[in-house]
Amino acid sequence: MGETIYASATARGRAGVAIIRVSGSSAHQVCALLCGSVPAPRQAALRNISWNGEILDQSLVLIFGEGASFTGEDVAEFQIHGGIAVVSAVLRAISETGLARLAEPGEFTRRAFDNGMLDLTQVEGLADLIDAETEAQRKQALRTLSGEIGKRVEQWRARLIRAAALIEATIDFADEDVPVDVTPEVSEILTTLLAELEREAAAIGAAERIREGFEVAIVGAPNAGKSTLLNRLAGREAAITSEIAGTTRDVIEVRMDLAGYAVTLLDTAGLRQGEDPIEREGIRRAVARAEAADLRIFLGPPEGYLDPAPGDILAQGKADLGNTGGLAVSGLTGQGIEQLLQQLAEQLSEKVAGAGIMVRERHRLALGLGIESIRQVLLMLRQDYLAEILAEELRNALRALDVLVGRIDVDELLGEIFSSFCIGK
Ligand SMILES: Nc1nc2c(c(=O)[nH]1)N(C=O)[C@@H](CNc1ccc(C(=O)N[C@@H](CCC(=O)O)C(=O)O)cc1)CN2
Ligand SMILES: Nc1nc2c(ncn2[C@@H]2O[C@H](COP(=O)(O)OP(=O)(O)OP(=O)(O)O)[C@@H](O)[C@H]2O)c(=O)[nH]1
Repeated sequence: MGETIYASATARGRAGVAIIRVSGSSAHQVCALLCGSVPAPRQAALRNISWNGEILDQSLVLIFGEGASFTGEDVAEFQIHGGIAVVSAVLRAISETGLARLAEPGEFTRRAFDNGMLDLTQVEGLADLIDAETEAQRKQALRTLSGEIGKRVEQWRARLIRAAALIEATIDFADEDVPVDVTPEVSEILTTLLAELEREAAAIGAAERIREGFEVAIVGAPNAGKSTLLNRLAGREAAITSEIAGTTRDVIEVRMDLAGYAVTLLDTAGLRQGEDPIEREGIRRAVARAEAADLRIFLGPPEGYLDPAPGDILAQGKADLGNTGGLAVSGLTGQGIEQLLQQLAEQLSEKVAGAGIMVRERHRLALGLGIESIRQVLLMLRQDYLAEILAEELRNALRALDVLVGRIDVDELLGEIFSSFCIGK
């Protein structure tokens, strides 16, 4: 255990309860100095926190022992009243013990990683869980945090090691008279493994959409009621609406929770052959953003600017005025909005149906390197390459998996991941 660190684990500001965490070899001693004694591990105990002869607060105290805490170190937690002055006083007292220093952002989690309590993908899952704003994000992050990726990688690793061992054996016994041909078995192992890695890599896209959110663009002619619909869906006046055709020029974005999915709804300029150069630029942007979006809601006929893709929703606006072709909606009265939301939710869940356990670009890159190496090995196997060269390439595949779970080459990554954490995490 290195230096002992402390920080408030709860956000700054007035609250019912705040939690202050202390982790490291002096954590229990800090507790003894502040509370007079150290409660039994994992049993909440009510204690007065005193410093310089003065009671600072009444606190629930929780003690964890080395190897059996979030960080893997000795931990003391003080669950105190969440007043700003209370938190400041207790933090100051801990600092004045001279036994601990304030933690840096993500430092508790960094220690959990360094002590083998979490692998790198679990650390990412933890970051995702703290950032989760929707149900789908929460569920996915919790799965990542549970260590699912690490378990899968462990299985893959074992098979790569088996293949490598077979190949290494031919190097060691190269002088023997009856060489055993390991090619069929190695080839079998790697072909199956390759297919699994490729399937996993292909399933990252959908998981990424859950993590980062979908873009859904509302498109249609000027005055079709796009901005009014956006405001209705968002539940607030995010976009300016008016009877003047061509009101929306820039793309307006509203982030919302749609059936548990994170969605950025885009309001775009009405599509028409305009004279005004600013409006024309708006239309160019509208088409580009709508094409790049994950899904489009067409309000009225597409009119040739943009072709609906499979799954896109074709609706008619201003349903209250008797516009009833297809899915009739009215942003003004709310008519048809339930059905529209229903269709949107169905489309989005269809898009995430194949989501895998890997969830981000870093996973895709690491997996890609592993896939590339295994493909190379399979090619070389067919061309009777030297066993030494095969073994070297297999090590590259292993290394890619090790990078994925953070077993090696992680310093830069760690810096990047942990700096995004808040203090106290
Ligand atoms: N008060 C408090 N609540 C919290 C946390 C915390 O640190 N403190 N957490 C912090 O993120 C989360 C809970 N996560 C935790 C993860 C592991 C261990 C832990 O002690 N692990 C040991 C023992 C496991 C066991 O007994 O089952 C281990 O993994 O060896 C504790 C909390 C959410 N709630
Ligand atoms: N009756 C009725 N009027 C609507 C409805 N939706 C919008 N309007 C009106 O139609 C006009 C245009 O609405 P907007 O929402 O600004 O239309 P838009 O498609 O965003 O228009 P542009 O920004 O020009 O592309 C406004 O006067 C709205 O009040 C609706 O569902 N029913």
